[in-house]
Amino acid sequence: MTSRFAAGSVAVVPLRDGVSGKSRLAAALDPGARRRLVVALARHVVDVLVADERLVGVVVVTADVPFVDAVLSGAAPGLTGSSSSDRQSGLPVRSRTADVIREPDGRPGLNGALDHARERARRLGADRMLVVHADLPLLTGDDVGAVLTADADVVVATDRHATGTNLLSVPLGGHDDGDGFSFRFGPGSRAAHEAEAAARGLTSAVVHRTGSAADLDTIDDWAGLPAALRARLL
Ligand SMILES: Nc1nc2c(ncn2[C@@H]2O[C@H](COP(=O)(O)OP(=O)(O)OP(=O)(O)O)[C@@H](O)[C@H]2O)c(=O)[nH]1
Ligand SMILES: C[C@H](OP(=O)(O)O)C(=O)O
Repeated sequence: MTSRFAAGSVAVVPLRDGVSGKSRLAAALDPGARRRLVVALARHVVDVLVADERLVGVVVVTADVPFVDAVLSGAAPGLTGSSSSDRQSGLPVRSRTADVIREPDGRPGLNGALDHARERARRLGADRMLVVHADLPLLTGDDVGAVLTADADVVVATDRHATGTNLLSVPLGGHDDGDGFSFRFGPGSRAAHEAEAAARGLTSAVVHRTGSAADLDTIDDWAGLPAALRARLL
């Protein structure tokens, strides 16, 4: 088994862009509200990760770098609520400590964007990569810790249906490791990631926790959040 603590993990957050995410919520939220939601969710997830001293670094991989820069600086267009009130009160907004990189041209999709980010994670000196989706409103540092400390080479934190993958920790291997672990995000990704681990002779473990499982894809997911949290996210 690879050591999970020799050099440490770089967290990678894939964030598509500022306009096309959360399309499955279109019947409940207008485009402006969906954009504010994408911003608030991403800031929450990145805040949790940059506060986590166990991580070697945090990388956001996106098709829209200016949008993500604005998200992380608190200046995202159309953003209301906590960050604008931070600016009005003169309190410092969170400093940018995530490394924002652009995914390759040609719409490589989520798995292709993560392949690209893997190279940055290697250059940051990590020996593991922790993928964390940007739509986890209940994610805490303890959820991240549960994945980082699970006793397996490959660790999957599932969604609420136990079929998807919301966090994934994999060994990076060296440049002699070919393309490395194949990311299999998409329908049935939990089983696909377990199968990929087994095919490579790696052990795997699955983490089920409320904070890592509660992604926000559907209107039912949205309706299931506490009203006060929904109001904060918009
Ligand atoms: N960089 C990058 N991130 C992506 C891409 N597709 C999805 N993501 C991110 O991957 C995570 C999981 O995305 P999904 O829940 O599948 O999709 P979504 O964009 O949030 O929402 P839908 O529009 O409802 O599919 C989110 O953090 C997305 O922003 C992509 O093509 N490139
Ligand atoms: C990418 C996918 O996430 P979802 O689209 O279900 O949030 C998955 O679980 O692999």
